[in-house]
This record gives sequence, C-alpha cells and structure tokens, in this order.
Amino acid sequence: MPETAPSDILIVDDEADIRELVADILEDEGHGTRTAANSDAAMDQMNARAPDLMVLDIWLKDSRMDGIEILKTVKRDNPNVPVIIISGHGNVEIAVAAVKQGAYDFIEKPFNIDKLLMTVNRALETSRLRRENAALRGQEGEQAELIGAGAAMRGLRQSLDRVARSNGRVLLSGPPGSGKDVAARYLHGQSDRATKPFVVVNSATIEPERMEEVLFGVEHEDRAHDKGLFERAHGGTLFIDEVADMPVGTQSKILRVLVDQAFTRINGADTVRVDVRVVSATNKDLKREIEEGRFRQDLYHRLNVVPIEVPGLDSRRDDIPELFKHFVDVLHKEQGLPRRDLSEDAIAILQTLPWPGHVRQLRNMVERVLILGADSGPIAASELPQEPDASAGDNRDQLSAALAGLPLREAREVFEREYLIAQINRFSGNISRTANFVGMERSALHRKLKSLGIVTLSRGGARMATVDDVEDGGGDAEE
Ligand SMILES: Nc1ncnc2c1ncn2[C@@H]1O[C@H](COP(=O)(O)OP(=O)(O)OP(=O)(O)O)[C@@H](O)[C@H]1O
Repeated sequence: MPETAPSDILIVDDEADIRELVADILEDEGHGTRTAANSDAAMDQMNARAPDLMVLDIWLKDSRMDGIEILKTVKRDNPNVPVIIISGHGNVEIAVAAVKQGAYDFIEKPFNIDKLLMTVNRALETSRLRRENAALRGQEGEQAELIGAGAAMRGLRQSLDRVARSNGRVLLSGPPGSGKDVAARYLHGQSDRATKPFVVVNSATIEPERMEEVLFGVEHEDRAHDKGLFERAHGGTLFIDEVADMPVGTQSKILRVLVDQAFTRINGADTVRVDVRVVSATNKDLKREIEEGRFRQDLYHRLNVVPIEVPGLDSRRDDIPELFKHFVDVLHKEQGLPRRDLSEDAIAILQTLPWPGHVRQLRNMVERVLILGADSGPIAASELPQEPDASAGDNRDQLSAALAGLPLREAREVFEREYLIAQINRFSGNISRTANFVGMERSALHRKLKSLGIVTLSRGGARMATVDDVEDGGGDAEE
C-alpha cells in the first residue's frame, strides 16, 4: 500500500453482507474502513470526517437519497474524495452515467477481489495526488473569497470593487492577519486582469541580495534568461506584500519600472516592456519609515495612488460567526475535519475575545478546535481555548489578582467595566444590541456606562468602547 497511515475508506451499502465483505477485504489489505447503511448515515460520516475514498452502492433501499444524489453531494462538498460505485449486473448503464458525473470508476457485483483492490489502490493514489496539488495551490494562495457581511467589510468590498475597474495602484494597510492578501486577490479577481497572472512577492521573506534577481530576472551569456516576477505578472497584477521591508536600493529600481513600465534584466542589455498593475500592502506606518529614512518618499507616492485600509477583526466582531463557519467549511474540504456548527454561548465568547492576530488567529483557532474537539454536534463554549493568546491570558490573571485585592463594591465596579466594554465591542458599539444581550433597558445601560466612565469612540470606521480618562470629555456613549 502506498500510504504510510492506513487509509480511511467509507463503504455505503444497504446490504449488510456486502458492507462486511468489502470491509473485510479492505482491512485485510491494511486499510481502515467505516460503513453506512443509508444516505443519512453516509452524510453523518462524511460530515464527521471526510474519508480518503468512498465505495458507494448505487441502489440504496430505505434511504432518503439514492447513490447518484450522494455522489453529487460528495462532488460538491468534498471534490477531492474519489467515489467508486458498486453496481448490480442490471444497472451498468447507471454506473457509467455516475462516472460521467464524477465517480472515479465502478465495479460490478458480484465482484472480483483483485479488481476491487486494484481500483481502490488507484483511486487512493489519485486522491493523494489531488490533496498534494491542493496543498501546493494553497501555498500559492487561497481563493479570493472575502467573507464578512458586516458594515466594515461591505465598505471594504465597495472600495475594492470601485478601484478594480480602474488601473490605479493600490496600497493596502492593516494589521498582520487582517486579510490584506485576500483583499489583493479579490481586487485582482474583480478587475479586467482577472484571467491574467496574480503574482506575489513577499519582501520580508526574500533575501535582500536576491531581491532584484527575483523581481527582474537574469540574462545569461547564451542570451537564455530567467524571468523575474515583473515579467511573470505581465498583463496581470504584481502584489508586493510587506512593501516596507523592500531594500532601499531595490526601491529605486521599482520606482523606475513604475515610471517607465520597462526594465532590464540583471546582466541584460535589452529593455523588457511590461504591463503590470502593482498592488502593495503594509502593516507598518510608511510615513514613519520615510521619516526614518527606510522608505523612499517618491516610491510611496507612486504606490499609494489609492490607499485602502483593511479593518482588524477587533473592529468587525459581527463577522466572527460567518468567518468561523467559512473556515469550518474550508478545513472540512481541505483536511476532512468535522463540519460542526457553533453554539450560541461559543459565539458570545468568540465575539468578546481580543484577537490580536486578527482573522489568521481565528482560522488557527478553528483548526485547533476541530482537531482536538468532538467529532460532531455544535461546538460548545467549553471546547474553546481559554484565551486565544498568551498575553490576553496575562491580562485576565492580572485582572483577577487586582480584583482579589479590592473590597466587593470596587471589585464589582472593575468587573462591570471590563464586562460592559467587552460586550459593547462585541456588538460594534451598538448600545441597543448590547442592552438587549446584557438584559438591561437601554436608558439604564446608558446611565451605567456614564457612572462607570465608559465612552464609545469611532476608530478605523468602527465604534469601540473605552474608559473615558479625560475629565468630562472624549466622547459620549451612543449608537
Ligand atoms: N475576509 C476574509 N475572508 C476569508 N478569509 C479571510 C479574510 N480575511 C482573512 N482571511 C484569512 O485569514 C488568513 C490571514 O489573511 P491574510 O494573509 O490575507 O492577512 P494579511 O493581512 O495579508 O497578513 P500579513 O500582514 O501577515 O501578510 C488567511 O488564511 C486568509 O485566507
């Protein structure tokens, strides 16, 4: 068997004899098997964990869906799982139709053991290759789906849609993990260049001495040449990630390319003309980088024709349930992790956590919960890590230590302040929704906020709660 870990094969057949026979044969060969007698059981098994392969009887008695419907669902939700159809003597035509619909192959009953094993091994090898290819594509970059129906993401999508129609250079700013890379891919996908290449250069990960070779390519003595990323992106988009980390020497060369739309390769004499739209991203303050001499002001002006800010997850907590569900679906498709819903109390906790690592941190948490948690049923609050990062844990310890040293009245005040700030931030500064959740009248909540010195302020397009440490000023709690 080519795989090192035993393969996981799901056998779906309404006849117990056939299920057991196929399972015995496959287990004797070292494969792992699971079985299902009808479509509901098959779907439960699929959702718990996607198998490496499905062996599916086309006729299923007492089943909500027939084999073809199950096949369609698998091909839609888990396209990398190959399906081998078992067909009776009289329905080979249906089996052939199933292959046209995406089944890997079919075997006829009564089946020959060698043929069964050969088909299974070939299908598993195909599935392994598909998974490897999907992983490689994942390294190149994920799909350009920009998830989030909240106001901040709607605003971002609108800006990207508008600028996509032009050819203007865009500078995306936002904290690490907020989704600048996804925003750049989305922009490319919405533009006239969508069918042309989207090429990424991450300035922070390329050795500075190799940067120019990577960007502009190299010409050899025999006039053969290696293409650089500018040339590979011809007709499409070049995404310069972490642009602040670009070596200063290379910055002036990039500036020249932006002015001339042409360059020469390293050791080359010929001028290479390119039509490339440059989108760049940074999580640093480029103005400060300019002041401190690390970034060229003229390049900044060339790159920053349209500045677009990607909001951090802490200012769009209303998107958390949707993002969570999206990552569960992605991880189910990519890694076969269980497809699970979120319980209401888990949603409440997720929306009050601090998220210093933004969407990337949320994705990592989803992965951890799906790997370590139960196989099915909604995710409970108890399955979530206490805090998504160590520094937030320190805050909580500090808070409990501080509370322990206070008389009850003051401790209650400190707790109420922390609790209400977290809840208001969770509902993006909306006092009515906060009041509804915490179980207070809106006017009573307003009075409470005032007495605790909590105000809401606009920050990066979102309303956030904070403690008003400026006497009688700073802002007012409002929707
Ligand atoms: N709106 C979104 N919809 C779907 N997935 C998202 C969204 N925003 C971020 N992600 C996912 O979160 C992860 C981090 O996003 P991304 O790499 O785009 O962040 P970034 O801001 O470019 O980070 P860095 O500054 O570290 O390069 C990726 O897995 C990405 O697919």
